[in-house]
Amino acid sequence: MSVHGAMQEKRLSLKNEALLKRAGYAMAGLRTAWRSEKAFRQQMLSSIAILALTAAVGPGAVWWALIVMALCGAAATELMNAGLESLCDRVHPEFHPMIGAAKDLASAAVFTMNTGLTVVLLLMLGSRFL
Ligand SMILES: Nc1ncnc2c1ncn2[C@@H]1O[C@H](COP(=O)(O)OP(=O)(O)OP(=O)(O)O)[C@@H](O)[C@H]1O
Repeated sequence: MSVHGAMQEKRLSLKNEALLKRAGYAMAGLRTAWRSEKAFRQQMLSSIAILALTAAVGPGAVWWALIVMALCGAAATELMNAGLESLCDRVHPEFHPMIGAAKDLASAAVFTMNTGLTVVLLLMLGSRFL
């Protein structure tokens, strides 16, 4: 193998290693959220219920894609909200209006994503039954 080829192979293996490491951090984040965040556990349980409802309704692939994207978006926003809350509580545990505003903004992001999810769900049900 040429030097160039060997270098490329090494770069690829380092990249894969980094990918595995990042996946490991992500799994650790999911475990932390499941253990310490009631809202995340509720989100996961309601996601399972929504997936079961979608399977029962049996919509087309596009509806499935919309539902799965909305569920992932809602879960991801909940995770970001939990991360921001724990950062705020660690860095600035005392009361401060800007900490309050930061937490309120993160809560608003969760609310917005959940509203989008509800709309997609209602439209999917409406398209099937109305
Ligand atoms: N340090 C603070 N300074 C100012 N306002 C705060 C502070 N901590 C919390 N708040 C206010 O209280 C609200 C709720 O904050 P809290 O940290 O209890 O979040 P939560 O959504 O109830 O999450 P959890 O139940 O996971 O702790 C915030 O959105 C904010 O308005």
